[in-house]
Amino acid sequence: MGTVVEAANKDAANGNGSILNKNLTVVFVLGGPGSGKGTQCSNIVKHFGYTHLSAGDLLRAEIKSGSENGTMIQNMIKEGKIVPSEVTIKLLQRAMLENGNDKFLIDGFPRNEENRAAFEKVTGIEPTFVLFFDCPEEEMERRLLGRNQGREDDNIETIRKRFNVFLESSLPVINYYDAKLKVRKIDAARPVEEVFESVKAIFSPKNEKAD
Ligand SMILES: Nc1ncnc2c1ncn2[C@@H]1O[C@H](COP(=O)(O)OP(=O)(O)OP(=O)(O)O)[C@@H](O)[C@H]1O
Ligand SMILES: Nc1ccn([C@H]2C[C@H](O)[C@@H](COP(=O)(O)O)O2)c(=O)n1
Ligand SMILES: [Mg+2]
Repeated sequence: MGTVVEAANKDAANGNGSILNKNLTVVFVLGGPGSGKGTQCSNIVKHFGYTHLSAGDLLRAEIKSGSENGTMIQNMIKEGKIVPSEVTIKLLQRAMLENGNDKFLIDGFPRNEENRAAFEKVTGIEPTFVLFFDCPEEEMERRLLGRNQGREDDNIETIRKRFNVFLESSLPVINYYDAKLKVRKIDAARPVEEVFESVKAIFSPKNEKAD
């Protein structure tokens, strides 16, 4: 594997395009495992016309596609570890290019400092803001154990590893953006509808679609 930048340049040279120089609005959606990122992103899409890209969903789709990286990704997800940025950024870039929208919710990314720095270097994109769903571990654990979507990482052993990775690697990224006044923190321990009321207040009401 080369560097992330080499991979992006190779893609562009192969005619796979680049998201460099496109005028995109990007909101990073962060929070611990089970904090409700995916649930709230679905609501935001319906009301505000964003495209939702979940890094975890893209990685799971890559496993299913039979890609050469599939086994490596599967093993890392089972261990709650973060997949190398080169792989995840390539998937995100491809999805953004294929989609054609100019407003993206990027859910579960950047998950560590390597993700953050590499994405900025490859795409030149700084998020407009960062939505942070703040939720206590006991509540997140309860939600994950009750999710029932057949995810291989929704077992107590992997959940504990994911919590540790969140504290050690993902929180520093949130702190990085907080220092730049980009973090919009939401109390995610409340019922879905109440959380969404707070989310709505953050996204400009004038952009809301009529029902
Ligand atoms: N505010 C809420 N109150 C109660 N349950 C919730 C709430 N938000 C989401 N859930 C439920 O909790 C589970 C996890 O939610 P979701 O998949 O949105 O979390 P996530 O942050 O995307 O998790 P992951 O990082 O593992 O992908 C789901 O079963 C969802 O229905
Ligand atoms: N930037 C990312 C995002 C996700 N992953 C891997 C590791 C996570 O535990 C798993 C599931 O993600 P989720 O659906 O909970 O957001 O996917 C990663 O390596 N890098
Ligand atoms: Mg999710």
